[in-house]
Amino acid sequence: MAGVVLKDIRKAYGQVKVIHGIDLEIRQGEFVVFVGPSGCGKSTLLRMIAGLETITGGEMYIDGQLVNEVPPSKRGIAMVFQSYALYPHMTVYDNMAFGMRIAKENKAEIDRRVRSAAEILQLTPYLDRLPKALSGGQRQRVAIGRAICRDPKVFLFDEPLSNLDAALRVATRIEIAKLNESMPDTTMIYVTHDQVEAMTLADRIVVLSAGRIEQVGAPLELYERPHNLFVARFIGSPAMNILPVTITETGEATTVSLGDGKPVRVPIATNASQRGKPASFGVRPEDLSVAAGEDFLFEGRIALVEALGEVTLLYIEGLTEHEPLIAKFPGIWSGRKGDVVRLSASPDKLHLFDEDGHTYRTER
Ligand SMILES: Nc1ncnc2c1ncn2[C@@H]1O[C@H](COP(=O)(O)OP(=O)(O)OP(=O)(O)O)[C@@H](O)[C@H]1O
Repeated sequence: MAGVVLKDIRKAYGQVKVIHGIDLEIRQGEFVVFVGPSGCGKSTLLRMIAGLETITGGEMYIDGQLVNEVPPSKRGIAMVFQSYALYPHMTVYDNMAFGMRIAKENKAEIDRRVRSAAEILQLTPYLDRLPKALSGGQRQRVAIGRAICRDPKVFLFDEPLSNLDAALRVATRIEIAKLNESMPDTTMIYVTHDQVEAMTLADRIVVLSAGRIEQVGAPLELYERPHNLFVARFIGSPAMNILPVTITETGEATTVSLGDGKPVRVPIATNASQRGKPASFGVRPEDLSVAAGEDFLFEGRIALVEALGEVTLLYIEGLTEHEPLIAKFPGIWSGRKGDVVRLSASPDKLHLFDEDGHTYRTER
C-alpha cells in the first residue's frame, strides 16, 4: 500500500524546533493538501517526506517501508516545485525523458511514457520545443510531465502554481485535478497558500500552525465544523467573524450575551459548568443576511462597501470595540456607506468556541 505514514515526526534546525511531533496517515491514492500560515512548516514536512531534509525524530513510512534513512531517489516519489527547474537547452521531450535516460530505461519505454504523459497534460504539440518557447503554465506542465514519467508512488507538489498568473493558475489547477483522476492509485501531497486550490483539490486538508496539526479533514468538514478558532479563522475568505461573548444559559442550546447585552440562542449544547464563562461566537460573512423583522443578531452602521460584482462585502461597525463585522452578500447589493443594517443568520450556521478556543459543537 503506497500510503505515507508519519509517526511523531519532528524537525529541529540546531536548537530551533520547527516540527513538534506530527502523526498522520495518508492513504494510497489520497490527495492531501497541507495549508497553514507562512513559516508553519508545510515545506519542511513535504521536504522530509521527499528525503530532502533529514528527520530529527519519529518514523516515516512510504508504502509500508521505513524511509527515515532512504535517499530521495529510492523513495518512489516525484516532486514538482514552484520553480519549474527545466533544462533550458533541452526540448520538452528530452526534459521529460531525462530522468529515465539516466536510469537507463529502454528507448521504447521512455518514448511510451513521455508520449502518454504529454497526452495527459496536452503537451503533445510542444514536444520539440525548448522551454523558452513555452508559457509559464506550459512549463509547469512539463515539470509535472517529467514527474509523471518517473511513475511515482507518491507525487509531491510544493506550491506548483504560485508563479503563474490568475488565469493560468485556474487552468493548471484543473489539469492537476484531472491528473489526479487519471492516476487514482498515486498518492498526492500538495503544499499551497491558496484556499481555492486546497478546497477544490484535496480529499483531506491538513491545517498546520507553528509545526503542529490543528485539524485534518475533508474541505467542507473543516469549513462547516472547525475544531478551534485557528481553523475557523484560517479556512474561508473573508475569515469568520468572531465576537467575544458571555455564556448566560446552558443546556441543549446555549444562550450567549453579545457585547451590547443582546441574548442570542445558539443550537449548540453546553453543560452547566460553562455558565458565566467567556466564549467566542462565530458567524461566517456569507452566512449573514439582512434581517426581515425584529429578529436580528446585529445592528450596525456600514463603514465600507466593497462591490466585487459577484459579491458585495460590507464592513459594519458599532457592534463591539473590536474589528468590524464583515458580511458577504451575493451579487450587487444596493446598501451604502453610513446606512444602518440589521443582520441575521440561520441558527445552524452559528459557531461557539470555549475560552481556550475549542469548539463546543460535537459531531452530529
Ligand atoms: N535551514 C533552516 N534553518 C533554520 N530554520 C529554518 C530552516 N529552514 C526553515 N526554517 C524555519 O522552519 C520553519 C518552517 O519553515 P517552512 O519553510 O517549512 O514553512 P512554510 O510553512 O513552508 O512557510 P511558507 O509558507 O512561507 O513557505 C520556519 O520558521 C523557518 O524559518
